[in-house]
Amino acid sequence: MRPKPFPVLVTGGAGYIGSHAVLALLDAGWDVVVLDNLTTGFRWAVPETATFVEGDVSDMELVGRVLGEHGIGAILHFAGSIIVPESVTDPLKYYRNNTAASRALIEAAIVAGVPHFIFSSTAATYGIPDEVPIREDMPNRPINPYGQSKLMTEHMLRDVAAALPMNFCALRYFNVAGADPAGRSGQSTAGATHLIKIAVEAVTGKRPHVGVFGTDYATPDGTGVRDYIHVSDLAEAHVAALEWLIENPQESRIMNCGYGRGYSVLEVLDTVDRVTNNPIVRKLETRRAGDPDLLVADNSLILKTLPWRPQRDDLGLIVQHALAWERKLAERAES
Ligand SMILES: NC(=O)c1ccc[n+]([C@@H]2O[C@H](COP(=O)([O-])OP(=O)(O)OC[C@H]3O[C@@H](n4cnc5c(N)ncnc54)[C@H](O)[C@@H]3O)[C@@H](O)[C@H]2O)c1
Ligand SMILES: O=c1ccn([C@@H]2O[C@H](COP(=O)(O)OP(=O)(O)O[C@H]3O[C@H](CO)[C@H](O)[C@H](O)[C@H]3O)[C@@H](O)[C@H]2O)c(=O)[nH]1
Repeated sequence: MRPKPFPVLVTGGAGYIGSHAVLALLDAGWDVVVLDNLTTGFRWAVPETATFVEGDVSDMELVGRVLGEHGIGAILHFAGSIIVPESVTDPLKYYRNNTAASRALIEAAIVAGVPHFIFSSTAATYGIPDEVPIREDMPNRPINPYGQSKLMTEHMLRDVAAALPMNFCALRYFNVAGADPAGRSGQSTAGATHLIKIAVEAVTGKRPHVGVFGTDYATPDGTGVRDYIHVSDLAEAHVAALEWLIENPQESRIMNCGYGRGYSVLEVLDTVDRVTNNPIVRKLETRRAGDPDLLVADNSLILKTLPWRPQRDDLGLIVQHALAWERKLAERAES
């Protein structure tokens, strides 16, 4: 393993995706400092080999101190609020914790002279696309404050990178699912809203059934279609993006992260049933507000830009790993 030029700061590293990124970075030999305020994350999700700082990304004094004391050379910014319906009812929370907090973090990074920044963006920046698969140059028309709050951060990064010595990658995640194949981390969030997490909770008996939100979408079986990406593949994409930013200091990129293939809600539930050989109870329900019919990534830009190649492009494997983690959580809750 080549020696790394500097330690990196991972904000939100005690959360679902951030904790997998921390594992991928440590596995690749990076020194990692995690900054997390533990609102939805867990202290135990941060490995002992990473440094943990409890605090808020909007606390510029704290962030400045952490960046300076550790000689941080890149920030991977996962911290944020992520619940779309909540962003509709409490938009200011999203503009505060996603947009304003990111602004503070970016300013602290500029003041400290941190040259590289990776941002967790989302397919929600596209809104309802005119066509799929979705390319990065297609229009951004977010239909909720969550997507808007993330798009505004992308715009700040674009403008900062044009004017100041920082380059960035904004990675637009499609639907993230699964868990670390070695069982070191997984999605632990209470009150999860994501389909695969809910389905595996139904398998372990935490929920009596899974609601199918709408059967009249313009998709082959009438249920919503999404592009599910394994969280460990996504984590590895961040490591590759970090190396690319260092090698290409004059360049920045906004890139989709998905496999380029969609599965309907019913196909996901069929896969869960196949993995367990024991059908979960499905309840056909009405549409959830604000859900697009079809979201599938065109991933050609990330495949062209980075040496990254997905290793776990298999819905059955994603479900298996999510389920293994869910069983671990269930055992932990019992003991
Ligand atoms: N989960 C998905 O499917 C998905 C899809 C697209 C984009 N994203 C983005 O990925 C990132 C991580 O999402 P996740 O699913 O891991 O969510 P998560 O809630 O598990 O993780 C977020 C982490 O950030 C921390 N945090 C929140 N606000 C903070 C603040 N102001 N200061 C410090 N720490 C703070 C939380 O405690 C938590 O550990 C988010 O930015 C989210 O918008 C997630
Ligand atoms: O209990 C459920 C939960 C979800 N769904 C359906 O399953 C699909 C996937 O829904 P998720 O809630 O798992 O994910 P979303 O596509 O709504 O959103 C996710 O991906 C987005 C980007 O595509 C954003 O980044 C967002 O943060 C993240 O939650 C949708 O058709 C939804 O209607 C159900 O039928 N039942």
